[in-house]
Order: sequence, then C-alpha cells, then structure tokens
Amino acid sequence: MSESVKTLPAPSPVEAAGQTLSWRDFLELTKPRVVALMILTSVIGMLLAMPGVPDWTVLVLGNLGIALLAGAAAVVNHVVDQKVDTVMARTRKRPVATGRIAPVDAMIFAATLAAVGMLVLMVWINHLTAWLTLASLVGYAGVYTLFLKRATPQNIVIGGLAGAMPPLLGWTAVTGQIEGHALLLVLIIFAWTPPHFWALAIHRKEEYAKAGIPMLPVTHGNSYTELHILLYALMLLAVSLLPFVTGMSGGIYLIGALVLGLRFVYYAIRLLKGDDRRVALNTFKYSITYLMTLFVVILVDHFVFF
Ligand code: HEM
Ligand SMILES: CC(C)=CCC/C(C)=C/CC/C(C)=C/COP(=O)(O)OP(=O)(O)O
Repeated sequence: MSESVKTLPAPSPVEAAGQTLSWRDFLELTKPRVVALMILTSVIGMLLAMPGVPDWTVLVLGNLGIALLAGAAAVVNHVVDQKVDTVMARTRKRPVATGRIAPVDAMIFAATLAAVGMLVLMVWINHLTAWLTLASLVGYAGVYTLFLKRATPQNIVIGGLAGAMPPLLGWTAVTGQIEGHALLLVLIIFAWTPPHFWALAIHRKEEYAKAGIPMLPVTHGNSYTELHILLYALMLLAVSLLPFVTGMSGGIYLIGALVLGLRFVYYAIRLLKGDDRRVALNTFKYSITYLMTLFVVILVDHFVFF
C-alpha cells in the first residue's frame, strides 16, 4: 500500500455509502408536504378568525413559527424512528435511516428550528400560540412517536390531536384566545386522521408488522380496520357539518362538506366490500384531497358569506 493511500482520511458514512449530503436531505427530515398541508389549515384558521384579513406580519411570522416547530417535530420523529424506518420499504431511504445524516446532527437541526420557531412566536405573535405549538411538537415527537406508536393500535387516534392543532394555532395567533369555532376545525382534522392513516396502514400492513409497530390492521386485521375507517368517515361527515350547524359557515360550505364527505364514505364502503390494497391507497390519497379541498371551501364560503 502506498504512503499517500495510508494518509487519506477515513471515509465518512456518507462517502462510504457513495452518496452526497445535500440541503434536500435536511428538508426531507421536516416532512415538507405534510407541514405544507398543516400550514394551509393554519392560514385558513387565521383568515376565519376575524372579518377581513389579518395583518401580514401575523400571516407571515405566525405561519413561519408554526411551520418551524412542526418541521422540528418531524425531524425528531426521524431520529426516534431510525431503526423502525430502516425496516420499512417506504421509509428505509430516509436520511437518518441510511446514515446520511447522523442522529446528533438531526437533533441539532431540530433544536435550531424549534428555538427559532419559539422565538418568532413569542416575540412577534403571542405566548399562547407559542406554548400551544410547543405542546403540539411534544405531543407528536414525544408522546406519539416515543410512546404511543409502539404501545397501542389507538396510537394515531390519540396522537392525531397534535397534528390537528394548526387551525387553532392560526386562530390564536390572530385573536390571542381559544374559541369554539377554532375547536370545530381541530375536531374535523382529529376525526379525519384515523381514516387518513389507517387506509395507508392497510396498504403497508406487512411492513408495519415486520417493524413490530402495532398499527390497527396488524393487531386487529383488515376487516376490523375497514369497519373503523367507515365509522370514522361517517363521524367525519357529521362533524364537518358543525360549522354550518353553528352558523360559522354558510350554504357553499354545507354543499362542499356534504359532497366531499359522502365521497369519503363511498371510498370507505368500497374498501370494506373489496379489501383491496389499491382501493386502500386510493382512499389514503383521497383523504389528502378531501382535507385540502374542505379547508379551501370553508375559506371561499367565509369570504362570500361576509
Ligand atoms: C398522527 C397523525 C398522522 C399520522 C399517523 C399520519 C401518517 C401519515 C403517513 C404514514 C404518511 C405517508 C408518508 C410517506 O409516504 O412517507 C402520511 C402522508 C401525508 N400526510 Fe399524514 N398523518 C397524520 C396526520 C396528518 C395531518 C394532521 C396532516 C395535515 C393536516 C397530514 C398530511 C399528510 C400529507 C399531505 C401526506 C402526503 C405526504 C407526501 O406526499 O409525501 N397528515 N401521513
Ligand atoms: C407543531 C406541530 C403542529 C406538530 C405536528 C407535527 C407533525 C409534523 C405531525 C405529522 C403527522 C405525521 C406525518 C405522522 C406520521 O408519523 P409516523 O411516524 O407514524 O409516520 P412515518 O412512518 O411516515 O414517519
């Protein structure tokens, strides 16, 4: 062996894996598409909180702070789930799972995002929003990812509360207080989360079983899960009508919520009848379209109604 080869530094895990680390890996850790949908719901929470449009500083800095803390929670999820993620095909290429980003670097990244997010919310928004957002981070990264995910098939039902918080966070950023109408929006996302996730869990059941995660289809089978998807879809349909029933929204929203909700119920019935992995994946995809469209419709209704 020549001298020059002997003195070469040892390859880093990244070089060893033949991959180059890029800013995209750090972005991926923050689950940007999930956070984007959350921010859509927090923006709409802000716009519904008052007549007219809130100050742009609240819109920009409020959502920035919420997104930074949600992103930080997602980064911690990658670190806590490092081993689990290496087992599942869907997640095994993630930056921490492959070793492209060391857990300690990911945690420094998460701490930085969370600190900046808290600073923005504390200084420019209000303390209530800052503490509620931090509680959501702890709820998802700590309570759900560390404990519930491995403990019970009801993991995502309870843990879903953290992900359902953004419309309330947007609302409190504008008003500084928790109000009933904001809680209705939280309730909608809370009821939406189980059918959203269980549809995917049916599609990926074998992987969750391999990883030893007690998701409902693994512990109770597909038929039981499909029945619960249908029951939650029906509950979601009922809950989604509450903004109309309470006078928060008008006729445009009512029609939108009925059409979107009945379509969700239709998907759930097809799933229950067919027990088909493809239908499960389509139901999961529809769940995202559903939530996005429902929130856009409630916003359109708000501006037409007032
Ligand atoms: C505990 C609650 C939740 C669980 C367990 C959950 C679970 C998941 C899982 C496992 C995926 C697949 C990700 C992938 O393919 O890598 C996913 C995707 C997604 N989720 Fe959720 N979710 C939850 C709450 C939410 C919430 C509250 C939102 C937004 C308001 C949301 C929006 C999305 C979006 C937009 C995607 C697609 C992401 C993509 O295309 O990469 N989820 N969810
Ligand atoms: C501050 C705030 C609003 C916090 C919310 C944080 C947040 C990003 C929640 C996301 C919900 C989600 C994608 C759960 C999937 O986790 P999983 O571990 O079951 O799925 P995975 O296997 O894809 O990682």
